[in-house]
This record gives sequence, C-alpha cells and structure tokens, in this order.
Amino acid sequence: MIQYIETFLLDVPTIRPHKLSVATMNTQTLVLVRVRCADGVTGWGEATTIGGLAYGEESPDSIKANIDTHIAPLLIGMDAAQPAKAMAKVRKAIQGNRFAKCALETALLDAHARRLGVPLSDLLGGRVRDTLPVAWTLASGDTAKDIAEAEHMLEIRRHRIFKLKIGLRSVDADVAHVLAIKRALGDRASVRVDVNQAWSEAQAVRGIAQLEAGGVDLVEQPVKAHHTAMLGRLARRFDVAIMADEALHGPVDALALARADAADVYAVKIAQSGGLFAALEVAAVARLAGIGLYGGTMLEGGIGTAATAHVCATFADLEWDTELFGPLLLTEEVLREPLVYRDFELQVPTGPGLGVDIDTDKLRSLQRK
Ligand SMILES: O=C(O)C[C@H]1C=CC(=O)O1
Ligand SMILES: [Mn+2]
Repeated sequence: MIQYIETFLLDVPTIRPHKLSVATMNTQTLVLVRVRCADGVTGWGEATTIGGLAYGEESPDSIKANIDTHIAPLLIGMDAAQPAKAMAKVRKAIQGNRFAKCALETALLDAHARRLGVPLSDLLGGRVRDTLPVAWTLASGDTAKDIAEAEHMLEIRRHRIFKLKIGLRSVDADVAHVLAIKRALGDRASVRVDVNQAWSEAQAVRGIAQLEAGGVDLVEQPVKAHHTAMLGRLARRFDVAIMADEALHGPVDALALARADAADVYAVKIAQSGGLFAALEVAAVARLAGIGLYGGTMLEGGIGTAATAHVCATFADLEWDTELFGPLLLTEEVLREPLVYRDFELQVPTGPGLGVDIDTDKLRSLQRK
C-alpha cells in the first residue's frame, strides 16, 4: 500500500553559469519525490525543470505544491504493486502537470522494481543496451572557454558530442561562435546547436544555412514550439537534422509533429512527455514515422537521469545518442554512489529499481528550508 509521499526542493549550484537563450542558470533546483510503501519499500522520482518558469509552465514550487496538495492524496492507500492503476487514477483526475506525473510514476516504478528485485528497465520491456553515449552542453557563453572545456572532455574521454546553446546573441555572432568551435574540434567531435526557440523563420534560414555548411550535425528547436509548419519547412529545406524539443509535450504532440512531417529527430524527455510510459509512446511514434531518437534532459540530477537512462536502454535505435549529463553540471552529488560515466558513455545502473540511492544527509543539507 502507498503510505507516504514526500516532496523535496534542493537548490544546487552549477559548476559554472549555464547560458540558455531563456535563462542563465547558476543554480539548479532539483524536485525530488519519495514514495514510501507499507511493505517497507521506498521509491524515488524527480520532477526537475529549468529556469523557474522561463523554460516551461511548471515551476519547482508549483510542482511541489500540486503534488503535496492535489496529487499525493489521490494515491495514498492505493496498491503500491499496481503502478499503472495508480497512475491511471492520477491521469483521470489531474490535468496537465506532466513533471509531477513523471516523478510519481518514476517513484512507483522504482519501488515496484525494487520489490521484484529487478532493474526498472525490466518493467519497460527490458534493455537492449547497457551504456549510452552522452553529449555535453557547452554554454559558458565564451568561445575560448567552450573550446578549452570541449578539449578537456575529449582528453578525459567523457564526451565527444557537444551541444552549443545559442539564440541569445545575433545570428551572425552565434554562427561565428559555433563555427569557431567546430573548426577547433574538427572530426574529433559531433557539434550540435540548441536555439531554444529563439529564431524567427528568416533568422533560422540564415543561421541554419551557415551552420550546415560549417559541418554542424543537428539543429534543435530553432523556432517557437507552436510553429509546427515552420519547423517542417526548415526540416524539408535543409539536409542537416532538425530536432523537436520544446514542441514535444508527450505522445499527442509526437503524433501531430509526425503527421505534419515537422522534424527529423525527437528529443525524448520523460518529464516533458508526462512519464516513462508516455516517453516510450513518443519513441514508438518516432519509430513508426521514421523519426530519429535522442535521449533528452531537463538537467535533472541522478534520479531523473537514471530514470531516463532506463527508458533509453530499451530503445533498439538511438541514432542521436543522449545528453544525460545533468548530475555533472552540479557541484553537489545527491546520490550515495554517483552514476558512472566512462569512455564517452553513461553506464545504465544495473541494481534493483533505478539502481541508485539518495544520500539522505546530502538531501537534508541541500533541502530548501
Ligand atoms: O535541451 C534543452 O533545451 C535543455 C537542456 C538540455 C541540455 C541543456 O544544456 O539544457
Ligand atoms: Mn533543447
């Protein structure tokens, strides 16, 4: 039986300012959920988002309040061994709130997989891979610093895929920044950009043409999330892969974007999708429509990152790899044993449930008072 549900906000400084077109992050607020069951089993989930309300319509504070006040009470007393039934009740009673739903579903699945003594990926059909290539985001805002950071990542064999955050400066300044980095790294790395919706169509046409000619491999969400037809025009106009990120809020969007032939690649994010099974549905639509897959992040800590890793481990084709580096952007580790990044890949945890444990002393020390 589901006995207690607790939520925690943890303010964790980042290792350096992380500059996106919508926000500069100096701190990340982790939103964690703990579900305790009457049989003594505990499960964890995460509902971390980016930039307060700058990136999405759920803030850390609203997620916490909505779980505490409206969603947790629906679940108390339900059978903890039936996560799908519990989540069906939540989905019937609660509109929206994808991040909160994802965190609760993750915690219920973590607990149930622990109860069964299997990795969470087994509850999703089982894994086809045990490691995932991981991109790093260069977002210091400074070209020389970004090149030095990329060289360091190549040297220590942690990342050889780099995503650059652009859209804050003029198109020409951004393109010059990206192409200087691409020239410095050459064929040793894949260089991709994320515009986070900042460009108009005219700016996108001008920017993408130059990025494509300069050897950039992928352009993520160049225009506003709701401009589906515009995204499709760009995807058809250019050879370089165009990825949908903010345009994708779950399976219904995945289907609409596929019908509109609007993107070459989908960033699959568990929280943006509204849960782990919803993320699998996004991936299923992509597979059926011939759209490539990429494992995305909301810069979660170890819980959300591990959960996404379990999902991505079930994908037979993961053509565009992942960006599951969230914990590495933070100055403090909240897991007892950190996730293992080795030879450019994340090792998908193999223990029961998510295969990671929260360090409760760390949790208390970082918890917002
Ligand atoms: O993809 C996003 O828009 C959000 C996030 C993912 C990596 C990163 O640096 O920011
Ligand atoms: Mn993005």
